[in-house]
Amino acid sequence: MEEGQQYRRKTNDRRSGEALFRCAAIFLPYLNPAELFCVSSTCKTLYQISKNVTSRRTSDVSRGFEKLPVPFHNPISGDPQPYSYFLYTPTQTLRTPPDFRQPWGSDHEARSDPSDPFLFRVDGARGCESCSNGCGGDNCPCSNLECGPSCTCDSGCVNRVTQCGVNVRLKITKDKKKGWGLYAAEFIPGGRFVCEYAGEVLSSKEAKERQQKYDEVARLTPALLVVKEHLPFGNTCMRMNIDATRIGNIARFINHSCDGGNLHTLIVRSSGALLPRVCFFASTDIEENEELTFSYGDVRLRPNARPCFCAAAACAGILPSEDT
Ligand SMILES: C[S@@+](CC[C@H](N)C(=O)[O-])C[C@H]1O[C@@H](n2cnc3c(N)ncnc32)[C@H](O)[C@@H]1O
Repeated sequence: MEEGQQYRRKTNDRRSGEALFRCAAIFLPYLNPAELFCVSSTCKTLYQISKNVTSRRTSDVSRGFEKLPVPFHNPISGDPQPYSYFLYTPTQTLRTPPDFRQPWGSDHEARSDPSDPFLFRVDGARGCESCSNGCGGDNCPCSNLECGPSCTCDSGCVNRVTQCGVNVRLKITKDKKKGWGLYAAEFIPGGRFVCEYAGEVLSSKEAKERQQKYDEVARLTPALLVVKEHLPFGNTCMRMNIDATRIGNIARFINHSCDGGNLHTLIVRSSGALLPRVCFFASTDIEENEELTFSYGDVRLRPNARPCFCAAAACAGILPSEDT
């Protein structure tokens, strides 16, 4: 081969190599950890790009969906897992198709626009209009609710406490026995809104089927929450099934505590929104580095119950499981 041809071939090879690596930076963030590992073992450059993807994933579980980054921290020596993989939604979502993918770990992930927290609206509903003494007050039609999609006030309204995403510094830390957990990365005063429980909203039939599947696969860490509201005489009048196992937000990392923990759960309704949302508030002052926990419910004796390691004085020894 003459010298000129050789030179052209080398130049072409270099250009196609560069193009491949540019594409790799775009498609690697779509891969799950096992796929990323396979690709990274093929050559040094792909290894380097994968390493960058992993370090960006570790720096923010929320992928830029929340205003504040929520980093992973794994203090367990010898444990190679730097982060936990799932798809992120900051609010309630419908069932996602099994092949749905989302990029995580690219360098242009910052999202500034707050997500719309309302999945369905009530057609023709009327909320508040220009409340003279501010929204949420005695004369506001939303005094027992949060303002919502049928109100004229904007996202800065004081009566939309739970609709602007995570506003406190948090982190996800791994514990040898309980796995990943949500921790305060700053002092959180009692009463402060912490986060919504976001995930796929399911019918009770779907929730039951998924729970059965999760019970059968011991290595899974399911995050299916069932919240029921009761009438004064005991009957269930409302039930929300939210599954954050495959797609969810930071609340999917909140571990159980038999003493009720330091979070309380509130069902929040908004004017003009069809579905209520499940939200967590600090039930007491929470110190920096303290784990955030709540009670998953009443303990039922059942086969294959998972052990509880909450360390509360009144620990029942096994985790509650939802009787779906
Ligand atoms: C909603 S997830 C919480 C996050 C989970 N630790 C993880 O690593 O993804 C629920 C699962 O966490 C674990 N878990 C939660 N609270 C626990 C506790 N008090 N003791 C032991 N395991 C716990 C159980 O495996 C449970 O099925």
